[in-house]
Amino acid sequence: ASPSDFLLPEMKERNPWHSPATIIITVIGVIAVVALVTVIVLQNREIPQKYKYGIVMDAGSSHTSLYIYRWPAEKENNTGRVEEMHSCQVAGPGISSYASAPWKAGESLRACMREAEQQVPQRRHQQTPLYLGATAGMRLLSMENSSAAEAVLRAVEESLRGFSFSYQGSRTLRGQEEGAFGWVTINYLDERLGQPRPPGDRPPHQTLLQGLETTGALDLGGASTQISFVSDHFDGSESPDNSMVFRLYGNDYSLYTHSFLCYGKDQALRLALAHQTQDAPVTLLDPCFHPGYEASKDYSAVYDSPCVSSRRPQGAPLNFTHKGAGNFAQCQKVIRSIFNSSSCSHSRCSFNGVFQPPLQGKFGAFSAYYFVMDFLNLTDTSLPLETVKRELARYCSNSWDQVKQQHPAVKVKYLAAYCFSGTYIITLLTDGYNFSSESYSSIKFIKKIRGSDAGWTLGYMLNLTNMIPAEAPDSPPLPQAGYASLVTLMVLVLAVVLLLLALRPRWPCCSQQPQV
Ligand SMILES: O=P(O)(O)OP(=O)(O)OP(=O)(O)OC[C@H]1O[C@@H](n2cnc3c(O)ncnc32)[C@H](O)[C@@H]1O
Repeated sequence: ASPSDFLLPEMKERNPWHSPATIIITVIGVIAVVALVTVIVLQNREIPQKYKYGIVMDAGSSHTSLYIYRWPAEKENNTGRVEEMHSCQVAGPGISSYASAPWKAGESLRACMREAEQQVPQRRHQQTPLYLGATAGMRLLSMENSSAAEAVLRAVEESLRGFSFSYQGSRTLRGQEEGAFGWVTINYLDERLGQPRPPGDRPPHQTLLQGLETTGALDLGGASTQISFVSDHFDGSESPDNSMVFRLYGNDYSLYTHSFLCYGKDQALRLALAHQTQDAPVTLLDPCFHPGYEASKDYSAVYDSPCVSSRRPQGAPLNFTHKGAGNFAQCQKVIRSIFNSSSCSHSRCSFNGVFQPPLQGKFGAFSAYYFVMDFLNLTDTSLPLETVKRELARYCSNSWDQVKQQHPAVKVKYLAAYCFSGTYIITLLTDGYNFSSESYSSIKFIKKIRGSDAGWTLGYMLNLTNMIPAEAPDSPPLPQAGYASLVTLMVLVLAVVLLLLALRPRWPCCSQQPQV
């Protein structure tokens, strides 16, 4: 027999891969691999997201909209992004139009509320806050007839209480609030408030975005218009009424904001018509309307607003014929006359003696700014201001027949007024707010940001639900950290097991050298 015949059984017995220690280590290794794969699969599988919801109704002067917002249920504490999930346009006019039959205001909201009940999962209804905020239409009604305004809010309240959501109240926002919440909305959606980004959307090693320049907000409604921006030259002392101070995510903001009541585009049109009908004409040739446009207007309807009621001309006939002349330069002249730029008791003003610090940074212009400039194909602010004016002049000079023919699907009440509205926007921005040919390009006409409408409603809800904390959160969220630690631990265990297995043949007990 060869020496190897004697050695083989000995060698087999001493094979390190067959020893109990090796088997135990291998089993631990296999368990670690299985656990690691399970954790990764479980962590990354698509789990149905749980949401919380909030509803805000924007009761504007021209109409009411309902917005449903949602955010991941466990993350409202600073990291879950709130998004608009659904919106509903209430049929009919704004609630302030129901002054003579307030119950109809409540009634008008029901269809959208029923829609909201379908959209929000039923089990969440009772925890879903519902807010209604009214804006300039109700501000005007309060000035005109405060008891009628209260009756409308009561009727609206009664109607909203009848639904299963957690009703939190209906009130008329002050102009400054409307401006400031619009500013919060666009900067929140644009992630410019230094807020932590949701996990997965976060650049590596970054939890906070500090020191970003914020975007100013320009909101053009039907009855009022707001301008809000952060200026290094404004600490509130020169005009405290225009100051809003916030601390958001650990950053302090001193915001300049002003709301011009009566300078929304519908009321501004009344101001322009009032200016042109002071002599009580029977026929008005209006440069802000297309040539060939002709409509009969009641004096009482034009002057039926606190913005113009005191200026109704004595001895005016019942109505007048409103005819278009389609002349941009003349229209601008009329519009300039509704801004008082002659008196300013501050260091600097926008118009009507209102303080305004120097414009600073970029601006987002939304609501009617967007509707109008989008229709006119003029949302591109890299176009020189002169080109924009030339385009407007060309558009205004188009005949009314031609305009109607080119846009058969557009509501006539909007279509008739786009020449006025576009000219008003350009004049408000330049003559009113002092945007120059250069700073015009810092404006972006926007409708939505990341799928959510620009407007005051989201900022209002974030504020009332305390969803924007004053201080930044210190630590990243736990579940992600837990997941990362677990995976790291398992990888470490695996590495140790593999190392032990690799070194196994060198262990004294398992060495293949024949023992002496
Ligand atoms: O903030 P307040 O002043 O109360 O007004 P509102 O809330 O009713 O104002 P919106 O932002 O809803 O609308 C602004 C204006 O734009 C008008 N508008 C809405 N859709 C439009 C469109 O497609 N084209 C032109 N104008 C439009 C609307 O009638 C208003 O006069």
